Amino acid sequence: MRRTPTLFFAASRCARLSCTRRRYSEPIVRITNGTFYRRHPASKLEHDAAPNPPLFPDLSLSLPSFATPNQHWAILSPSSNIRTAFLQILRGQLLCFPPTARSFPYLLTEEINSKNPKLRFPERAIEYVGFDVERKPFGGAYLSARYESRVEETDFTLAHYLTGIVGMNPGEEVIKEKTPEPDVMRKVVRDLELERFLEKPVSTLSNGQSRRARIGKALLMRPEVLCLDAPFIGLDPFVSQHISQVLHRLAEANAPRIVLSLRPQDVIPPWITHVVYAGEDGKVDALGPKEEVFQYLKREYEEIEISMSARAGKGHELDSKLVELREVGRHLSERGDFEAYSAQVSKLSCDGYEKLDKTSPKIREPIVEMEGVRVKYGTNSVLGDWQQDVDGSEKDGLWWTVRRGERWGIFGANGSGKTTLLSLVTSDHPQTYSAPVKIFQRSRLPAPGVPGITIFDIQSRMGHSSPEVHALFPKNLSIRRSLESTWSDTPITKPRLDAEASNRVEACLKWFEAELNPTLKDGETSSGNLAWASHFMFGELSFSAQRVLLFLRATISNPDIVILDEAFSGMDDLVRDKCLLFLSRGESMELHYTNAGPSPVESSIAKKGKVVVPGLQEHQAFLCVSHSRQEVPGCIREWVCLPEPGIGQPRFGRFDGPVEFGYERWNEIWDWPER
Ligand SMILES: Nc1ncnc2c1ncn2[C@@H]1O[C@H](COP(=O)(O)OP(=O)(O)OP(=O)(O)O)[C@@H](O)[C@H]1O
Repeated sequence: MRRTPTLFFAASRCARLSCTRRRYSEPIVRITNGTFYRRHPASKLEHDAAPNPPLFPDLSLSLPSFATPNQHWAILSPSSNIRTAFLQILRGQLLCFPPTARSFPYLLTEEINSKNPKLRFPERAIEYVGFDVERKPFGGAYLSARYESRVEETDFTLAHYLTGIVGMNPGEEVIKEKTPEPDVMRKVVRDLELERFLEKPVSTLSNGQSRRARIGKALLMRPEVLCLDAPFIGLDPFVSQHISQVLHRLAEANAPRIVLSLRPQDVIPPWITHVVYAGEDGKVDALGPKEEVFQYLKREYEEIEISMSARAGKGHELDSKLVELREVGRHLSERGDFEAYSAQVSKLSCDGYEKLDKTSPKIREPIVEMEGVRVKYGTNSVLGDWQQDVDGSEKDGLWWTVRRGERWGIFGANGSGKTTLLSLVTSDHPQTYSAPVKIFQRSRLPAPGVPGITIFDIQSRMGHSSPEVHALFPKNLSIRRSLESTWSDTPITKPRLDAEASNRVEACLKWFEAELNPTLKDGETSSGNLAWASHFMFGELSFSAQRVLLFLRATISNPDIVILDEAFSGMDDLVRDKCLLFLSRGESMELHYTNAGPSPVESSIAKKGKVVVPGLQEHQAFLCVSHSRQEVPGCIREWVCLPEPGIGQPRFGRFDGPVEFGYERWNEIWDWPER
């Protein structure tokens, strides 16, 4: 904030510098001093309407259609809303002021007209693939549907999905228009390693597989530019690297040009040449060749660190812009994008665990027991196709026990069966009836003298958030009702609330008002009135806020088992850290961003002895799936890494502290050499 005017100058100069150095034809997108809005700035605001701040004020940017050498752009921002807005702006969305500030000169050339006249329209020539809609196009009317081995005749396969021919009785013309050339189809499918899944119904694809499918579908539209919004979220490290190489090849051939949006914690692909850095306030702080933007971020980061050490020990709180720049700098320097002086090293993880955790929680009776589990669809084995060493002897299938008090991380490549494994715990998987699985020491089917356990019994004792739950969660429940649905059998049935439950709901709404209330402006504090929570619907919230709500719904009642499957993916950085701390400490601690780094401290509510929602308790077991080191809660101690089907057996391990500190623990999971 303090440096905006000069930076804008620097930013536009950056862009100009890079332009004059390169030789290229008409830009594909040109923006000259444009400012953008979601709604018309003169439109009258209702008192409960979401704020409508100017976005990227006075932005000047030119994306060349051809350049020598090639330019490959990415937007880097800690805010998912800002990243998405930027990509949308590139394809002509959002209102531009003045309207003439944005143009698409290359799309109006004869070259494009003769190639395909439809490409003259930016929204057709510039495709966008966002992953916030995640599993929606992949169907499934209810959670278990994904795990059924026989699917409806009408379920369309990946091959259908890729071509877009998904109607019941497509006419010949539709088929002709949509069928891609066989060579193009073969190449896209091979590049994205989708061959094996072509005849599978899309509803059965894993999250990583469905992401690749969405990228493939967009490529088959043969756009001039493909904007990929945070494409590496949810991809395992190996697939991320592979996809990045594929994207590089495409971008080098300008077929299509690729623009990425990246979170600060994402590995920035080495082939990206130009970066736009925009803060959460929607202002571009720097833009231009990657090295110049990194130099700028490094300078900012070091300046903050130096001024911190000068004030060391005084416990100053940082303003939000500095917190943001510091976190971004920390990610980049930690990952080796630049080397920077760092004054402080945090002693605690952001959720309050020491690097070497010496506490020894009480571990009690087993509550999940799997003794030789194997899941197959037809002849395809997706989990447990191995022999495992169990107490010194080799046994078939997955043997795994989770006890009360344990905190498990479940890792593995995309498609290795993590979600399938969890669906056996939640009992959403139809094979839970036949598999050797006991939940709360009981099987699903009755045995002589022992009744089976019902799905309602099981699910009332569990909290579960996952991309699958997100996709099926009703969008027309109010924020308050969404939280209250923790206490009902299904999200749409009436919750059974007692005073304790209502207090917990209110406490969470107050604690997370900044993240959940769409009318609260940046920096504003709560008025204490929670009417907004009954007014706004789940579907009206941003993707990140929806994830927060589902995370709270899974944890708020301190159920016997909490399952978070990629629950933090898609949350903005600072929001994720707040949720991680809440998971372990509830209302008893809050995160302060001081000169000693992010530091969890006792909250004012705890000081008054008024904590209503505590963090994870000893009676609870916790299971978590994540592909990103930053999203692994600090409490995780036990871990399992599942192999890809047909490749070996799972590896098990135990941490002596949070994964957040250093890469050694993370590398151990993936069996990578030290780096
Ligand atoms: N109903 C089904 N029929 C056939 N195959 C299925 C079905 N459901 C899942 N699969 C396959 O089982 C494998 C494991 O899927 P799962 O979703 O458990 O993987 P995952 O480890 O959670 O992957 P990701 O990290 O991508 O989310 C995948 O190859 C998936 O395509």
